Amino acid sequence: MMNSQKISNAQRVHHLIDGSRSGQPDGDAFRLLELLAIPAFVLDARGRAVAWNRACERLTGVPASDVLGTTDTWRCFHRTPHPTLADLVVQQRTHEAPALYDAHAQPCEEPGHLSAEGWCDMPRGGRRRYLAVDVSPICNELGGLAAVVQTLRDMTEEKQAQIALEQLATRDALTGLANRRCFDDTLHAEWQRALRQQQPLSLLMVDVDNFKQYNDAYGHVGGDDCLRRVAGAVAKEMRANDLVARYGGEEFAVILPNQSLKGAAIVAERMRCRVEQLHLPNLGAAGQCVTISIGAATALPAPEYEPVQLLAEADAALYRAKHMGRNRISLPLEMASAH
Ligand SMILES: Nc1nc2c(ncn2[C@@H]2O[C@H](COP(=O)(O)OP(=O)(O)OP(=O)(O)O)[C@@H](O)[C@H]2O)c(=O)[nH]1
Repeated sequence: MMNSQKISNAQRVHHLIDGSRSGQPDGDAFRLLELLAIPAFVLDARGRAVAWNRACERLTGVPASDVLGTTDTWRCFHRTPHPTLADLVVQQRTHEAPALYDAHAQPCEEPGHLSAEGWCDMPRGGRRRYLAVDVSPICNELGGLAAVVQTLRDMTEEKQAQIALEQLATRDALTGLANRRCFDDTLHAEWQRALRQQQPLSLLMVDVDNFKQYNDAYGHVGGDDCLRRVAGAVAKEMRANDLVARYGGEEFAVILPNQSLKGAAIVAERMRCRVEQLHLPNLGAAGQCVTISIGAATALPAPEYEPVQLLAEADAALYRAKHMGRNRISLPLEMASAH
């Protein structure tokens, strides 16, 4: 949720304009805007840009002379049509803000005062920026809309830091895959979704074979490198909605939403082949190459069934794959074992 200020920058500019003149969207008041370090622009009641300060020129790379008098200020921020927050106020479409911006808030109870955040392409600025914007309407003596002030704050660095922190919280440092916490959260969320949509949910538990011997032969650093390479091979079989996570140690877990057991078995077999084809020698294990064993399970979630049961089934299948000689996939008992 975004930070909702008590008084937004746009309201401060609004008060500045109101205080210097009579609230009319023209005249000396707008010259004050030029002095502001905060990027700001003003649209009149017809959506035409009537002010565009220097800070806004610096932020967007667009000179005021290119914008003033036009009704498409959005072009300074986006490549494809996307109304500015000020446009939404002028066009009485503020209800569309939630769909158009990543975060939005009503900073005060006065109608038309809005804040929002989102990524902007900045076609002439050179690089994408994450902007926080505030709008504040200026009314004429009759209470009608005279103009809308929009101020902008470049929050790109803060946003990037936040994304990096989120990555740290959800990624496994060694392999770059999702970590256990992310796996647990995703399994829960996908389980609820599958329950609502009555779709199957499949799970693969993947374990590197004879990894203790690998570590013994190549040392822990060599073992880490091996884990990274296996993780990369496993992740290559991922589709957009799948999640591959490091479950712990030399074990990985794969969530396959809306995937039947047959489909899961195909994905598992492809993963097994990919790792085998890395041809990473495991001198510790009688000269064999590094391989993986995989246990698969699928559920059609029901209220009386828990995700932990799906995990237990996939785990039991993995145990059987190990027991049957490793480098193979195993399905729940009622299905035939593959490979
Ligand atoms: N290098 C490295 N080794 C790890 C890491 N996490 C766990 N291991 C090692 O993985 C090995 C797992 O050994 P076991 O559980 O006996 O399994 P295994 O030797 O692979 O035998 P099977 O699973 O039965 O094929 C242990 O030696 C752990 O020390 C890690 O992050 N890096």
